[in-house]
Amino acid sequence: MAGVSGTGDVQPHRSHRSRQSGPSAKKKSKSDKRKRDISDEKKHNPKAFAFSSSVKAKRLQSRATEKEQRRLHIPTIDRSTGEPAPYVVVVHGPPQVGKSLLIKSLVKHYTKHNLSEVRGPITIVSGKNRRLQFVECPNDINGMIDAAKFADLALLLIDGSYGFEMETFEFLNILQVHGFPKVMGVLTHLDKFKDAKKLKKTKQRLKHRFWTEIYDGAKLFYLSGLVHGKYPKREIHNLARFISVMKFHPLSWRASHPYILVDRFEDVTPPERVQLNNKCDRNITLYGYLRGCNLKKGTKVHIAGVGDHSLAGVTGLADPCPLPSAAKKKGLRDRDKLFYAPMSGLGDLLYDKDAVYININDHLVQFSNVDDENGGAARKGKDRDVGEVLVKSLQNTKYSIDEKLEKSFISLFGRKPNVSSKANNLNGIDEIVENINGEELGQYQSRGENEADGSDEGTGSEDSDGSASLEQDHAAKKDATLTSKEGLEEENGNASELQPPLKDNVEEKIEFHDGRLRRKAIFGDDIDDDLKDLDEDDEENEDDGDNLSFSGSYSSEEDGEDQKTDGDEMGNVSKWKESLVERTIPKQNTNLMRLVYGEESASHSTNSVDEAHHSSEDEESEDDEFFKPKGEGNKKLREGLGSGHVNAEDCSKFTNHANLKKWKEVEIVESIRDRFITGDWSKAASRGQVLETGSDRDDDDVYGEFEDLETGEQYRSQEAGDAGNDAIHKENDSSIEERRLKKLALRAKFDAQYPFY
Ligand SMILES: Nc1nc2c(ncn2[C@@H]2O[C@H](COP(=O)(O)OP(=O)(O)OP(=O)(O)O)[C@@H](O)[C@H]2O)c(=O)[nH]1
Repeated sequence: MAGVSGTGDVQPHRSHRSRQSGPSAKKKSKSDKRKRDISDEKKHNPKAFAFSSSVKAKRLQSRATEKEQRRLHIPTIDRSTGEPAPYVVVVHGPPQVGKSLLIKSLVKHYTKHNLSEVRGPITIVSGKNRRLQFVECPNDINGMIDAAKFADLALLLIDGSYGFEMETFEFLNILQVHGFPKVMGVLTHLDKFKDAKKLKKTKQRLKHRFWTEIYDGAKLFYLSGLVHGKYPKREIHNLARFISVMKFHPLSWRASHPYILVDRFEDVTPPERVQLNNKCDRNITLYGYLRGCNLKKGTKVHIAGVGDHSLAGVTGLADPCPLPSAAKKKGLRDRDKLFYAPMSGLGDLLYDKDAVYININDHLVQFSNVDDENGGAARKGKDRDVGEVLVKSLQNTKYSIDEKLEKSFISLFGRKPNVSSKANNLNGIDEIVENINGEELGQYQSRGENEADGSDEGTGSEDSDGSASLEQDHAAKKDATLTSKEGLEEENGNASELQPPLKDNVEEKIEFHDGRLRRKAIFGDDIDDDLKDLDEDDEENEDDGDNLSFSGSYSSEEDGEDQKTDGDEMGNVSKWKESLVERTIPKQNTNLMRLVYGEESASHSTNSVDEAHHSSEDEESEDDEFFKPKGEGNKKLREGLGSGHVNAEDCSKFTNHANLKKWKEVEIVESIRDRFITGDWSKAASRGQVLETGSDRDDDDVYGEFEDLETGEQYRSQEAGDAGNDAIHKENDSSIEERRLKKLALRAKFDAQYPFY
């Protein structure tokens, strides 16, 4: 039996440390010192500089390898001369995610200037030796493809409160095909989370997903919310610093091809030419920084969305936004120009499509709105000058005539409702519901009609009951949300057909959220489940009081799984493309011919199978008649320019593909074989005669009419034969004989010259 003693053990007190300094410190004698030296010598350990801890050793080893790798890394050749062109930062994200706001905040950070709107590329000086060009990526596939071509850095904005949307994955996929540039994620709308714990979890989940899609450790920034309608200064500062020090490696294809991101353009066609013919070919001057390598005069250039053109000339211009080191100040009043945004109205000059505007301070302008607010009250009651009234009315106009015209349209034929444009509209739900019910509505309907509930549809009567109010409206909208989803499927034929699951583990779900149609990316794989587990673990840990960092709880096993899923995703690129192509096709222009005459007739079909069929038919008919009416040729030309030649050198230029012979066909090859020195000349001659008459060999008996030069015999067609029998007999036999001998002599001469044939 073990007993437990009641008294505790008496612990010995630790002895005091002897003092090393001060008056009470023991003075070291010389002999002591000598003794210590000897003992040091004795202690000398040959392994003194070897590691004693495995962790330290590991760290040392990894550092050495890293250094070695850095040494081995081949330096990139920078062939650019002079100042490097600004790096292009493409800001991408689904609609309303905060792209413009981010650009505005970044511009404000770098230049201390407020940007009123984001239009076209915005160039800013971000450091002593660096300039950046911000571009907002358009919300359509074609725009994304263009943006992927010139982006040096892509900022992918993600609505944190909603999650990933398909736009992000589509853009990532497009980037992959264009030689992946640097990519950074930015989470916005995080202020919508009220629960801090939920916010933390969502951040983790999104970060994980982002890492899975790009690479482990890809940078993801969080913008926690809005302060005075802008992103917090601190966060923008961090993001800006990150961009400023980022290393950009030139992509090899881009480094060997010249390209320009146009930041402004001018139409320099002589006005009289435009007056004479409004649709004349225009001369355009494009301005932008040249990147890649040098551009030669006369080179063919491709303008995205326009086509291939030849360059009339290239001129070097003064840098509109020079680096601070390179800028030469002319006077004291000259300040550094830290930005250049000709299309956005930043700075003193604003360039439009066809005009240049000069910015004048408000106090210098007589009738500006600001002055009006101050002076308006003082001048109350007084009649205004006619000119002033005119100016005021112009100032009050919200939309220019161009904009009004752009928004209006004449509906000649039944049109498909444009879902995407309506989705941007808050009233979109109502409109879609009405379209589902098969009604054609005009564009300019009164809001009252839109607000009328289902029973009022068609009558156009206003909702007279004021108390029918919000609740009903809300209910109606809810219904609308449900029906609109079904309706969308109906409209698209079959939604699942049109939008196949892009990856095995990523699916697209269309839904209304925050008043607009969104394409949510849903992940079917177990990564999110892992994360859920992870979250749960995390929760437990938190409960235990352990504050494990995220990376700490991320095991290597999970790493492996992630990599596996990565691999799977890469293998599904073609599925991505299917969807992209489907969504790009509707962007093609409406075919007016089809609208007027209905479906295209079979003869004009662009279907490749049909095309093949028709081309074979054409060949047959070609045999029948040699000469074709002019229209026929055009028809062939149209076919020649069909979908089969999409990859031709230049789709925009006139190429008569129909006139090109199909040299691969055996018959055509055979027909010219005997015309060469190795062939049978006699055959060639006879065939040549046949070809000249434009008939086939089989038809010779019926229509053929030729003279065999070898034998001197003459063949005539039946009809011709009857008519000209006498003529043949009358022909001089001696002359025929003479010709034949001449020919034989020639042949003998040739044989003598080339005995080997
Ligand atoms: N609450 C909140 N609102 C935000 C945040 N970011 C942007 N917004 C708001 O979202 C709206 C859309 O912002 P924009 O910058 O115009 O978005 P966008 O992506 O440029 O929109 P489009 O150009 O139409 O695609 C603005 O009203 C912003 O104030 C955010 O983090 N939190």
